[in-house]
Amino acid sequence: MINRLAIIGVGLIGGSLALALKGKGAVNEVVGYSRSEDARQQALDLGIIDKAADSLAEAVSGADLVFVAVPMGAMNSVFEGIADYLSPEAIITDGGSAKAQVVAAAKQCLGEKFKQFVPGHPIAGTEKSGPSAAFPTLYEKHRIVLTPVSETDSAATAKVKAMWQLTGADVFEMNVEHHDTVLAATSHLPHVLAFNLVGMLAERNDCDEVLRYAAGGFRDFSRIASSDAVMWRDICLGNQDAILSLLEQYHQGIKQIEEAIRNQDGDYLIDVFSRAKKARDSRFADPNLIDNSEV
Ligand SMILES: NC(=O)c1ccc[n+]([C@@H]2O[C@H](COP(=O)([O-])OP(=O)(O)OC[C@H]3O[C@@H](n4cnc5c(N)ncnc54)[C@H](O)[C@@H]3O)[C@@H](O)[C@H]2O)c1
Ligand SMILES: O=C(O)C(=O)CC1(C(=O)O)C=CC(O)C=C1
Repeated sequence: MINRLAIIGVGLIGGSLALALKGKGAVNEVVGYSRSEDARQQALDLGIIDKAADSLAEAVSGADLVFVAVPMGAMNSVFEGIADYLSPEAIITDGGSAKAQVVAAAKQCLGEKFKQFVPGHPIAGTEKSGPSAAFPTLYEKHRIVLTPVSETDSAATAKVKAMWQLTGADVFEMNVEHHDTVLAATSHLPHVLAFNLVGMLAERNDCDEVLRYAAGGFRDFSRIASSDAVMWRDICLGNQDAILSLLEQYHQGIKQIEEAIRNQDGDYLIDVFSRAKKARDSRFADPNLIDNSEV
């Protein structure tokens, strides 16, 4: 049971956690803070938070659990702004999409309290953002990854794990580097590709004509290009090495496909496409598999 939950960044991720925990009766009071006054008011109006704080200090005062869900580039300033106002026993966790940069910021800013910081990442989301995008079932049957480091207090990790389990999520632990490598492949790279493709088409003079004939394939591939630009800028800059290494591999693969098309090398294309189909079909074949709802 959480007595006072502070949500810093009451958007899709922070708002959905608040709604899920409220729905389970797991929290007495939710206090929210977002930099934008509009977001704070919306979160209040939508019943996501019980109280809107006017400052980071006010938001975390007396909170036993603090969830930081701002774009990754804003994490450092949030940690700096809350460090001196946290209760001694407060547990701090976050929802940032890449972990090394967030852990470094928390270590630098939280001092003694760093041991009560449990880095986390809900592998769930949508292309929408802001308080109005939040919904209580977002985390149900989704994975949450916690990346505690050597300094992290195990009791704090257990409490954060229990909190996420209440939302209906499955909680996993992995190390920071592994998390950032894996998520670069399945989340960060696909977003970069989608932004690039849709951005490229948007530049064309005949963009309207081209998009008029877009159907399911384009809609599926391009949905994530509707995601928030600030959030994705911060993820790309914050997980630079893993994303650059994948982009290099991707360039090589595309060059080989380009060569095969130029040379009418159908065997090569069959080989690449059928290996990809097999990998995807087997990954998502089990109807009970977590995350299949999104396929
Ligand atoms: N959107 C997704 O699918 C998704 C999934 C998993 C994790 N995440 C991560 O969760 C975090 C939040 O993403 P979101 O989708 O909820 O974003 P969002 O835009 O919906 O919400 C972010 C909120 O943070 C506030 N904010 C921005 N800068 C701030 C600052 N300096 N101080 C205080 N508040 C500030 C904004 O006003 C907004 O209310 C990001 O770190 C993102 O990488 C997102
Ligand atoms: O479903 C989506 O729209 C998402 O982008 C969610 C998604 C992803 O799957 O890549 C995006 C960012 C995250 O940090 C976690 C999940």
